Amino acid sequence: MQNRHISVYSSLDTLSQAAARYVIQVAQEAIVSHGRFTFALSGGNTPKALFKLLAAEPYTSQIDWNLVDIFWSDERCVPPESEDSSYRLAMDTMLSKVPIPASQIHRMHAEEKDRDAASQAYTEEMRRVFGTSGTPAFDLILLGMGPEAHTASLFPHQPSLQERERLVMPVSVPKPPPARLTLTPPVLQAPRHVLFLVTGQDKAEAVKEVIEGARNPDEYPAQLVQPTQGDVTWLFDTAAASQLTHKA
Ligand SMILES: O=C(O)[C@H](O)[C@@H](O)[C@H](O)[C@H](O)COP(=O)(O)O
Repeated sequence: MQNRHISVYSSLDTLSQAAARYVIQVAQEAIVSHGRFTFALSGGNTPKALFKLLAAEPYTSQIDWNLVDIFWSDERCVPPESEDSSYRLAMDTMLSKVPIPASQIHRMHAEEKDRDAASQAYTEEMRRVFGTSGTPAFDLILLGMGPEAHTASLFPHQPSLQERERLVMPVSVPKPPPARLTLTPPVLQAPRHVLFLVTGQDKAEAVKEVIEGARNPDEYPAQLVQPTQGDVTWLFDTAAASQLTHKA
């Protein structure tokens, strides 16, 4: 795949610093090219270190936060103050510490009872900010991957993998907490850039299959993330990359 880049780091710290430099580069290019930076965040533990770096020098002042719009690639159906909330994680580690206007933080209201309505509301919020009636093309979508190759809240063999109409949908997944809202494949195939952060030995086999195995997104959902017009950058730690034959 021509538009795929892979780098391997010896620690979460060096990986996160490379990720911070990459986010800044994409943000600056987006702002020069069209005046805004639209950035969808992932949940999970791996991006915490990146978020902390982006909220501190020498990184934070390299982004014009007035021109940034933050979204999420998925969210757990819990209140925003819950320890399980991906919104809360990003707020605590990054967004509460940087000068971004509150109106540019677009969280998924996944705690609402009517999850179809919450999904539709998020679709409309994305379309409003992007000024489109179609599929928004994010400047950057940050993603993680699980040991069975799930990404966002798209899990193996689930109907969400086949979704082509909706942009956001409710799902029930095997990783707790089970109820989630997630962006769907059309949105994950539309961005300019995708950045995957993947660490840990438990993911090594999935990494090998997703990167070097035959195409089988029903088994390995992360393979669905192949933007038609964009590129995908994978940052691994040594353990996650340990089964790859070609490490770059
Ligand atoms: O659970 C979530 O909120 C994310 O949707 C999920 O896709 C996550 O990014 C991966 O499971 C990796 O998680 P870790 O970074 O914790 O390994």
